[in-house]
Amino acid sequence: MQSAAPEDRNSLTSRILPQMTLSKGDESSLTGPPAPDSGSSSAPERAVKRFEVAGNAIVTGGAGTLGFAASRALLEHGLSGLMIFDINPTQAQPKIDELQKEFPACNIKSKQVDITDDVAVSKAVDETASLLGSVDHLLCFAGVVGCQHALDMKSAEWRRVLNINTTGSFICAQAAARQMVQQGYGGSIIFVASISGHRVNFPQPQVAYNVSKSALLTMKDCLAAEWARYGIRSNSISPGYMDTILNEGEGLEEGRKIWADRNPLGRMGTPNELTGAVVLLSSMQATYINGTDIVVDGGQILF
Ligand SMILES: NC(=O)c1ccc[n+]([C@@H]2O[C@H](COP(=O)([O-])OP(=O)(O)OC[C@H]3O[C@@H](n4cnc5c(N)ncnc54)[C@H](O)[C@@H]3O)[C@@H](O)[C@H]2O)c1
Ligand SMILES: OC[C@@H](O)C(O)[C@H](O)CO
Repeated sequence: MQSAAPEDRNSLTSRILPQMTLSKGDESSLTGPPAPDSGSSSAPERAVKRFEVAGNAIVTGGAGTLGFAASRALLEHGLSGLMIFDINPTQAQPKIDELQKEFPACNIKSKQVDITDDVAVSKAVDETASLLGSVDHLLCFAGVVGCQHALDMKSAEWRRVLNINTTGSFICAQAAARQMVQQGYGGSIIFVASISGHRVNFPQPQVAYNVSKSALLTMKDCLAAEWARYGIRSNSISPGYMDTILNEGEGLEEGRKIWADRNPLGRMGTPNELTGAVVLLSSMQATYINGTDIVVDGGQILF
């Protein structure tokens, strides 16, 4: 059987999504936020510029370790405006204030938002668009971990983890994508999955967490296929064991040693070692990267 021509696929999608259909020809303008002006710069300067990050970003969980490191990296690479959504932004307010001093030309804001509350998220995305001028990037770092044996786990714990990690990320992606569709030139969404979405953790039992993260990998695929026609790219990053507070809890001391021993590089990762993937996926170098997961784990899942 012959596969459908691209035009046929587009018209099929148009019938399925009638209210969000773009007229023919509009697709050419869906290139994401405006590219940095390369002007008359030299070839090496132009190469660096291609890794610049244009526009404004929402980073959920940006008060946490990895989300904050990612926010700083985006600012270092030219981001104009940053909005952090976190259920507890005050924990990082002094660091956020420092960022504003370091990047005075950027508009840096934070908001207390529970990503599982769809009404609050939608309102916060609208407010962000008004404050910053647009929403061009969404990075979904907000998440929680839970280590419980499956036989003992209460259904409330299962729901808590999936509600925040999976449903919360979808709620944010949907609200940001609606804004991006309205803006008309696309954008970038990055889900923060985990190697736990690819492989079962050892030694800690984490069924709810692992399921929540593997669901994000499938969500990223579905949205990459569904929203590409609006110029919205959906990708994910799967960190391995990074040295953050998330991995310092009770009972994880033994784990930390085992994880390092089982890693080809012999250690956990640092928060800044995740930022290369964040910058790449958010930059103009990634305009054809859609539906991809980048594993940043020092090779942990090879063994
Ligand atoms: N640290 C690691 O080794 C590792 C590995 C793989 C994946 N990850 C993922 O990376 C992300 C960030 O991890 P981290 O180590 O920086 O953890 P972290 O605990 O430092 O940061 C998580 C942030 O999410 C926020 N948050 C939690 N629930 C929220 C909610 N309902 N609404 C809004 N914000 C909420 C927290 O307040 C916190 O600031 C998580 O999704 C985590 O699962 C981490
Ligand atoms: O797989 C690594 C992470 O997802 C996570 O940090 C860990 O499993 C938490 O214990």
